[in-house]
Amino acid sequence: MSEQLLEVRDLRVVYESDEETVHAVNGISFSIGKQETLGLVGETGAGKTTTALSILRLLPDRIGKITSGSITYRGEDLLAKTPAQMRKIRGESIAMIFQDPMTSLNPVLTVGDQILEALELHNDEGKSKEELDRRVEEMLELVSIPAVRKKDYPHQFSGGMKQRVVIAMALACNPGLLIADEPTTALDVTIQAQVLAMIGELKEKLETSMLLITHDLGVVAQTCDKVAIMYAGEIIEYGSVEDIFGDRPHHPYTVGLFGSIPDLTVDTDRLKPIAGLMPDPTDLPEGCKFHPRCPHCQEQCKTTRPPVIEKDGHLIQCHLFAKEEEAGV
Ligand SMILES: Nc1ncnc2c1ncn2[C@@H]1O[C@H](COP(=O)(O)OP(=O)(O)OP(=O)(O)O)[C@@H](O)[C@H]1O
Ligand code: NI
Repeated sequence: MSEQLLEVRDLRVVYESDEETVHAVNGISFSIGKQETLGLVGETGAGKTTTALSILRLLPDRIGKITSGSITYRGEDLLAKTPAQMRKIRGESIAMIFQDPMTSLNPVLTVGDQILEALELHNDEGKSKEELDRRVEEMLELVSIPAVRKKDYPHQFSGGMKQRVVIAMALACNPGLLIADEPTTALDVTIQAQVLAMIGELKEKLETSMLLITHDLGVVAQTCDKVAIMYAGEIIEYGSVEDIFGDRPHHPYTVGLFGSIPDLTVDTDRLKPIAGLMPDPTDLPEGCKFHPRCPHCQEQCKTTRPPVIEKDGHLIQCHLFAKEEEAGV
């Protein structure tokens, strides 16, 4: 078995208030290998961000709860860590880039001081101020920002440059895993490609693994090794980019998502809308959660959660495929 960096097993997460319980993540399992990029795709509300926040233990206090499952990073149980241990892990081992760069940037500090702060917080080797300063300049140059601009404030940068500063901050401590949640959605279309290309290059250079959350199938095809398709808090299909974009059979939801199955050589569109709505996460349907929208829905789909069927590492959670397997297709 290849060594996995991150392993998530049967994770379940709810948001609980006095009025209602939102079932945001409903038993998902996946792993990310060293230097691998996993794309997490799905419509709004599928539970992608909740998954990311669970790994970092950043779910909202009191409301967000992990109700079962396990998350291990380099073999260590993240759910057993104290808040102080988690802060260390977030600074040194697992970094996150959010959609809006201003979530991560402090408007009253120069960008140089912010990168320096990230470095100082985890300066276990006791590097000198000069060494840290050099590292700040190095990080800025790594994201193609001239080192002299370390004295500038976030508002003096364009959106794309701000996100590059955030990338520099996230990578400053050389994390093993980078979680990027829609890292380019807030940017101009022309800048999006540049920023993504930069993330891809840096991740190769620094040998970082990545969990990339996106709505954009074109981005997935270009950036990811593996893809997990999420629907109503479940991973309904998982495989290599070739599995997902190739002309193998797919989950009916994936088929809907792609409109028609595109191939890797053709420019892919953003997700196509599927008829019907995502189910209410406070009152999820029995059986397959996609059944109310599925063109192939049968009786058992309404009552029984489908098994996960695997073919050469390509996983599909659907009764259609279970039937095929029984019939020996
Ligand atoms: N703080 C919260 N309190 C209650 N419900 C929440 C909270 N945060 C998210 N949810 C709900 O949990 C479900 C999953 O949300 P999540 O943000 O994980 O989805 P997502 O796949 O990241 O969507 P998007 O593509 O819009 O970012 C949704 O139904 C959402 O409304
Ligand atoms: Ni999200």
